[in-house]
Amino acid sequence: MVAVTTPLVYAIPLRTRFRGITVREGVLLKGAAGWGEFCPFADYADAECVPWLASAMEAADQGWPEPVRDRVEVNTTVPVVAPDRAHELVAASGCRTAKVKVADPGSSLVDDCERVAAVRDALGPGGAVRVDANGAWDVDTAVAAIGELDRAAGGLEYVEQPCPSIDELARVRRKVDVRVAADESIRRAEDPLRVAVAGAADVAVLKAAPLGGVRRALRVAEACGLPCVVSSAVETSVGLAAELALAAALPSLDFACGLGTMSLLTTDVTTHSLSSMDGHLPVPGRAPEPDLAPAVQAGDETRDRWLARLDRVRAIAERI
Ligand SMILES: O=C(O)CCC(=O)c1ccccc1C(=O)O
Ligand SMILES: [Mg+2]
Repeated sequence: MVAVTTPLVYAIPLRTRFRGITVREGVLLKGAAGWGEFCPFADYADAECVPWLASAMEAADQGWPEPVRDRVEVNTTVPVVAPDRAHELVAASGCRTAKVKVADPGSSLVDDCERVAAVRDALGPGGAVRVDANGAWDVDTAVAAIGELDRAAGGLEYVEQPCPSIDELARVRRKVDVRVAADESIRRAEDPLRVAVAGAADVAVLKAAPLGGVRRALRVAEACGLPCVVSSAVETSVGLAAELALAAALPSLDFACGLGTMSLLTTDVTTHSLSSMDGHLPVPGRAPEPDLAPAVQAGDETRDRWLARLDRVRAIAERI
């Protein structure tokens, strides 16, 4: 169990709405090995938050397995913004790979194609453009949209989660030339195997937090046998350190990882922020000290809500 000092609850505004949220909230926990972050999204039921707690406690109590690399190439993540803004974000990121959010309710396919074309222009022909539909399309819509987006991008690296179900991913994958990546379809330890067996994806997107920590995510990577991309849950640098530890410990890493997400937040919990200037992040041995946490402390209502959630999730975790 975590040897807790008082947990720190933070609330940090996002620069642009992302995944329907405008403020990121979570709890930082300290144990013998260092700091961990517990930050499941608000729409997760308590039982689904158990792996997020396991990941935070792994960081706090144990630390992570030995890395096999000391830095990780990252992509920049482009939210649903106007094409000129997308161009600016990508040019300023220093990254050679960009992931563009598409199929958002507030954005048409024409808008998405314009955003993707602007991103290609900012990266140049040597860069890589991937898109993420967060499961918004049905099979026919996906096949048509992927064709258009692939043309607008001058070639897509992959399309992430075009449809909600594993079966639909497999059908889309048979109909398009662009690689398919599974993200939301890989949330439980047994999912990647189903994705691989169904022939539903070319790439697996892994996140340490919802998979229950770095060690469990490494076992998932091994079991699914697909090339993996590690992607953040838009944590602060404390939680990002765990995602980086996962990326650093994977035996092979063929794609840039979705860990350049500090640029989505207006600030951080630490002065030792894991934000990338040149498209790479260093692999820290442990999470940075949250020396700025007092400045981003949540108000009383948010704090009480998170401490109550933490208690409920701990109670469930102790029963299983
Ligand atoms: O993968 C990236 O580039 C950044 C992380 C990201 O997109 C993300 C972050 C939080 C929740 C969901 C997602 C997602 O991939 O859909
Ligand atoms: Mg995704």
